[in-house]
Amino acid sequence: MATLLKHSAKYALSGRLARLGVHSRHGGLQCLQPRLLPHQRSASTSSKILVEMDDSTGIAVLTMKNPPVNSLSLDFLTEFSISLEKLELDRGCRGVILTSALPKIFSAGLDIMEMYGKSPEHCGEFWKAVQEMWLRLYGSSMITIAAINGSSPAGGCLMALACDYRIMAENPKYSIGLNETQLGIVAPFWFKDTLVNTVGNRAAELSLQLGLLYSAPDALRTGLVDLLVPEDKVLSTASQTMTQWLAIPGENAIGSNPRVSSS
Ligand SMILES: CCCCCCC/C=C/C(=O)SCCNC(=O)CCNC(=O)[C@H](O)C(C)(C)COP(=O)(O)OP(=O)(O)OC[C@H]1O[C@@H](n2cnc3c(N)ncnc32)[C@H](O)[C@@H]1OP(=O)(O)O
Repeated sequence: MATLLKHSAKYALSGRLARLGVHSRHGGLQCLQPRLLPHQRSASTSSKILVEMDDSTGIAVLTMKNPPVNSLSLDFLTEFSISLEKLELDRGCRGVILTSALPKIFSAGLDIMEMYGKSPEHCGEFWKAVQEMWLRLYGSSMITIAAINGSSPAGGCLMALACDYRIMAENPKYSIGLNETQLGIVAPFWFKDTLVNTVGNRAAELSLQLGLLYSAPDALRTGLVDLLVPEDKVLSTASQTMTQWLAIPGENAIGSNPRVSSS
């Protein structure tokens, strides 16, 4: 199922990219992004996302800045997917660190106001944008690391789960989890599958049925995150970890991932 999910994500994206007339880095095709000389840094910003690319390392930091809580509104999700697509098409970019500009919050998950009193058409568009975000992150051919510098319930947790590695601030006040059940919502199957792939069946059952939000130490114990570090070290540790992953020869860090590998 994990392999199927990842392949579905990649397939859906490759179809979309093909319609745009562009190709992925691994398809050996054209790069539409302007190339910077080595050691140059570039920054691009939309109103809700800041992307800082370091061409000397191939690492981009994608910072969410949608106050007050980085809720995933339609506008935010659209900007997010466009930013990630641009990085995906940039051959110089090999790794993306996802983090938040807001104190204490990584992301509050789906913007509740997008789901309340809206037309079926709007809800359809919104839901498509949620899926697109997940497809882009989970199906990315770059290494993705979530630098979780605050609380991350529900859809915020899904974003982190869609990354290859999760580093969280060790502040016990911060929580993370798929708590949809507590909100009277059933988490969609692909939320569930992404959690199962990370923490295993039994932990996922308990987590989803009870709608658990884990403190940072409990999230580490349960395997929801991979590493806890002091709050002021989250981003630097993510950069160091990314450098280690990118030092793995060829594309083996991606190729050896059971989410991708069919063997
Ligand atoms: C179309 C089909 C849909 C199926 C959906 C299935 C899956 C659903 C996934 C989801 O992600 S649903 C959303 C779940 N998220 C939450 O329930 C998070 C709720 N928020 C919190 O727990 C807390 O706000 C926080 C993130 C821990 C932050 O706490 P803090 O004390 O720092 O701030 P608050 O005072 O609570 O909030 C500030 C401000 O932000 C507004 N807000 C908070 N969360 C959301 C949100 N998810 N969407 C929109 N707005 C949000 C909150 O109302 C406050 O607004 P104001 O009162 O200041 O106007």
